[in-house]
Amino acid sequence: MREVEENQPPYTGKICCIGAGYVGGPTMAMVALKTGLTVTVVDLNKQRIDAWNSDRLPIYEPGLEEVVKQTRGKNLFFSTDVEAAVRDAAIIFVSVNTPTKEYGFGKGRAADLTYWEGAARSISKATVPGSALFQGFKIVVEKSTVPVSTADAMTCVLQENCPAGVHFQVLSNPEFLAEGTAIADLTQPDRVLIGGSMSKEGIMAIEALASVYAHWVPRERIVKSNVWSAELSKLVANAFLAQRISSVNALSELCEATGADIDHVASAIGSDPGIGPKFLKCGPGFGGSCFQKDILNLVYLCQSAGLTDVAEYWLQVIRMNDHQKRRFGKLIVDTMFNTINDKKIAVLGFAFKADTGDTRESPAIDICGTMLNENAKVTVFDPEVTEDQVLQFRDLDYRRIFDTMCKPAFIFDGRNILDHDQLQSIGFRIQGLGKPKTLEIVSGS
Ligand SMILES: NC(=O)c1ccc[n+]([C@@H]2O[C@H](COP(=O)([O-])OP(=O)(O)OC[C@H]3O[C@@H](n4cnc5c(N)ncnc54)[C@H](O)[C@@H]3O)[C@@H](O)[C@H]2O)c1
Ligand SMILES: O=c1ccn([C@@H]2O[C@H](COP(=O)(O)OP(=O)(O)O[C@H]3O[C@H](CO)[C@@H](O)[C@H](O)[C@H]3O)[C@@H](O)[C@H]2O)c(=O)[nH]1
Repeated sequence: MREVEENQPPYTGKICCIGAGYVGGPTMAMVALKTGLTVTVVDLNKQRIDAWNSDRLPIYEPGLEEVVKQTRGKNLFFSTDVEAAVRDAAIIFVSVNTPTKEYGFGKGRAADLTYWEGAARSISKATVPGSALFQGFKIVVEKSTVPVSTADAMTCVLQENCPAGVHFQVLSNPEFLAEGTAIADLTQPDRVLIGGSMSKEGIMAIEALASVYAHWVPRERIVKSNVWSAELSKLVANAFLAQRISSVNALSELCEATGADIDHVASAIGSDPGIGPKFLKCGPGFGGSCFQKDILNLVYLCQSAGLTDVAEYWLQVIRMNDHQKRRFGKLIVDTMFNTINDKKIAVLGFAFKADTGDTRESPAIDICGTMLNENAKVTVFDPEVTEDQVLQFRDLDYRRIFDTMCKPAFIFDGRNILDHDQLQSIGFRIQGLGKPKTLEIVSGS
């Protein structure tokens, strides 16, 4: 590897990315900005491509608009012409969606690889004699989160459908950005993981991709491994993060039962360097398009390998998350005297987390569902997409809100972000998660 590392010139050709979503769009905008290479992002969804080419981008991410404005039309292009972009690029990222399968074998657990295979077949179709190559082969980069050994399957589809003499190297380069902080995460990634074959060609491909990232990522943060380790690491990273949230959420219920305060407990344990402070914020359950899907994928992999106990262990992370979403809904009903029938309830925030307009798997969906089932009148507000609309719920005029509300006036702070003492002094009954119960405070005072 060292020899190739030292002697191979950096990659200077064009780059294509299939899939212009939450990952493909921001990631490629950053590659274009930092490398100056020509990058084309393609998608079958014309509406999405039109939006990328407009003043109103299809996704909201702080800082994204600035990066796109600096590069679009210069060396960053968005197009529906998949074939042309694939033909002209020797490095092709695949960043299509890999949702949980909703039919057949593995229904509800396995990853649905329909879109991924569609992308592989588009690449084969567009790879005609004369297509751009690097050192005699095309490099296909798995950006999507996929089950272990998907790269092998992709190599098979590509190799068996291409003109004789054309070769492919498939790399796994999972993306670790989080929504809402994508631009910051891409600017200074904790690590860039590249997995590939350990053959000479595989190592050359790994080095070519590493040379793209090396334009702005320190070399020591570019981590290389075999392809299966890279694929598995992505699933495991998400499973670990989600496991911490389920652990803290489980303890929030114990705090409510014992009078302890979950924020104090999280802060105390997070000071231990072996634990660390991140991903210890209790809440109404984790949401987003990744955590649940990727853990289910991991569970399915374990089950397929006959590892029932290992599968059960990870499944519990999701069970606890479902429990937290359910119990927050029940807490609301119980606290408001066991009925919310016909009561007007305002929900502040509907996206799965702050600074994003993405509502995929948002816990707000389940919680609003519970309230609607109980016949409450639910009004939802979310600042969503544009930056100038982003409002901090902390700074609302709560005194004015209190004056207009029917009494007793309740607030359920699923994120523990409000100043509970101040709101109580206004007269609110406020219930956070992992905090002493409001009704107990009232009866005890
Ligand atoms: N969203 C995140 O924060 C995040 C972070 C890390 C990894 N991931 C992973 O990255 C992948 C993409 O996630 P996303 O959130 O960007 O998905 P997304 O749904 O926002 O975007 C995927 C895009 O791919 C397009 N597409 C599907 N099949 C295609 C084909 N054959 N040809 C051309 N375009 C095609 C779709 O039209 C869609 O616009 C997933 O595997 C996901 O697990 C997501
Ligand atoms: O302490 C915490 C941290 C997060 N959350 C919730 O967990 C969910 C996921 O949050 P976050 O991880 O910040 O956002 P994602 O965009 O889903 O990012 C995750 O999923 C991505 C897709 O795979 C990975 O790339 C990222 O590393 C991983 O953090 C959200 O509902 C958060 O509110 C908590 O409840 N408590």
